[in-house]
Amino acid sequence: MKKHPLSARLVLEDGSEYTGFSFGKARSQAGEVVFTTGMTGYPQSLTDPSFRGQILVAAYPLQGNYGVPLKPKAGEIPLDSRGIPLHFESGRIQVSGFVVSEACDEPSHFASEMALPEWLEKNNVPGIFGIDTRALTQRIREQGVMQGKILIEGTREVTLDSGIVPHPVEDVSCGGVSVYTPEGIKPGAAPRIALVDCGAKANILRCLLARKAEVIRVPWNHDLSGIEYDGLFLSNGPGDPKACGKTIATVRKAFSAGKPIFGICLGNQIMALAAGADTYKLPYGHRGQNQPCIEAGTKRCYITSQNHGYAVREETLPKGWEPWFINANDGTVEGIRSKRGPFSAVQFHPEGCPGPRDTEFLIDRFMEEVRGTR
Ligand SMILES: NC(=O)CC[C@H](N)C(=O)O
Repeated sequence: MKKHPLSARLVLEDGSEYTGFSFGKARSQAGEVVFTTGMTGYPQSLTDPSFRGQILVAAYPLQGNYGVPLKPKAGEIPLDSRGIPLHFESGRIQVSGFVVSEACDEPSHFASEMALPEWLEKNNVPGIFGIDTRALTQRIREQGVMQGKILIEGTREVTLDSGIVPHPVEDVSCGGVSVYTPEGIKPGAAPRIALVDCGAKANILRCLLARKAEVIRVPWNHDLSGIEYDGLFLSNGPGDPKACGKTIATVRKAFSAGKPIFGICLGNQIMALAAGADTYKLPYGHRGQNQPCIEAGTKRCYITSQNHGYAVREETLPKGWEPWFINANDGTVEGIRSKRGPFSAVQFHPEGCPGPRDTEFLIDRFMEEVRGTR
């Protein structure tokens, strides 16, 4: 860490303050303060578009110890030949700020090209270290998530509400339609998956392409009537699902087309809203890589990767729908499925990144469904 870091404060909406030091960009910034319990995975978490507008607190004390893998062009997120980010979940750091106990600036890992503080600085993202993030996590668990601000000594003050992003999905969704064709498959031979991008993590694309699907990626508010597809995939994304009225209307229409639909996280909430159920904001959300979910009917428990602040209200699921997974910690709905059509979704992340990929088989299952109904 720099020899003489600037002092910094994290100020929360409830008036509480935590004092630490600046790392990354020395710039004051506000946002919704949320915590993750993940011990690793900061390159993927910080670039997850679902964190747009949020200041992320790492409950686990040490961050940055394995550096940042930015080959081949250090500083910028490398892309593969199709333009999909390598090692990261989008082309930029998405969080508004990063709150840690200790930020390692001498990483040790064969793939590390840059230290975490330098990466944040180059991307204009402020961090604060020296915070008791476990005490802070307990406070958020008691008070619920709050707006907060990182204030860095000697920089311009910001107000708490300056961190609110009016429509975060609009911010992170793709700008237009693009088609990704799997390697070694003749055009037209692969099943076509329309991916509604509300802020899709890159690993969703990688997972679909690895299963030899052709992916037509469309913006969150795109009208699907001009697109021929065999299966519809609803991505993750930031903010309140009720702000995605256009996507909800698209999905409602797609139910009557009868093609398989699968959703992840925001996609699960959007599917529920399209079915007529309700969603609500959880007091402090689920963020981390160790969330246990029990599958209805099997009693099998999976350890899942999660990052969400909203959930589907179980009792509002209409006739013909049922909860598919339940969170073993707090009993909230972690997935839904239709009894009448090939429509299902999960609140957790089967694509991991970061985290366990024990449930990646759900993407295989969806592709089997698509191939079976083609
Ligand atoms: N990862 C996600 O898709 C998050 C969904 C939604 N924005 C939530 O916080 O619940």
